[in-house]
Amino acid sequence: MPIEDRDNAYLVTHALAKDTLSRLRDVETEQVSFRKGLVKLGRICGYEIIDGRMETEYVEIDTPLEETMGERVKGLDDVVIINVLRAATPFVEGLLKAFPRARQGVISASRDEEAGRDEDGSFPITVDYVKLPEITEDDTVIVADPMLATGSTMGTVLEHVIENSPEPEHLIVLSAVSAPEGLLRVSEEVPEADLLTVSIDDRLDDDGFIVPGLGDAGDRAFRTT
Ligand SMILES: O=P(O)(O)OC[C@H]1O[C@H](OP(=O)(O)OP(=O)(O)O)[C@H](O)[C@@H]1O
Ligand SMILES: O=c1cc[nH]c(=O)[nH]1
Ligand SMILES: [Mg+2]
Repeated sequence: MPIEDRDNAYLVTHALAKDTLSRLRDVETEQVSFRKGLVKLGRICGYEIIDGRMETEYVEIDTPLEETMGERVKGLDDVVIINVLRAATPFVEGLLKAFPRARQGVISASRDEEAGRDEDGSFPITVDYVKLPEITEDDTVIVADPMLATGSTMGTVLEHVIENSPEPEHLIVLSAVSAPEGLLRVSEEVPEADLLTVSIDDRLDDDGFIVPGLGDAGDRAFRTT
């Protein structure tokens, strides 16, 4: 479903996505359930991407009984999934259930929270590791990070993705929870990307956390503080 005023931002509206996110938000959801919930949400979002953005084609099939026509999804071999360490790891595990043959990239990018936010509301981002597969014009590239808060991390990650590759067929930024500020920042900085999210929350607090949000996704999934 397109989001008002943003022609490149869309909501994942599957009821199971909303159900799963509600469980993730609950402060009583402990580490194992939280991690499994992120895996489940990644899988559902993957199916939604296939349903909404990928074409199918008719192919001849021999069943054990006779010849018939069947429908196959096109482009499943031309998918690249980029894991933004660290909170995206379980989310990507779920996405891989929908796209088992995806080529994968990893970018370690994190907010320097001690430095605080700049005047424009962004955080300085530290990038420690970048390993991306070759990206081609035929690819559907999904950059996954469950949390899109100020958009500083995603903006930096997308610079790395775009830097050395041709424009792919689809460039999708996938998040579970987004703040309006982050969506706005990324949609302005990278208008060629489609932003897909399960929820747009109310606001950011002074520390740059999404409210109501779900807290620190990385800490909850990895049981760190
Ligand atoms: O939109 P932003 O304001 O940049 O915030 C979002 C980022 O913050 C979190 O990562 P964090 O830096 O906490 O690293 P972690 O995943 O290792 O916990 C989250 O996983 C996003 O990557
Ligand atoms: O609310 C937020 C913001 C950034 N990162 C998180 O994990 N949660
Ligand atoms: Mg974190």
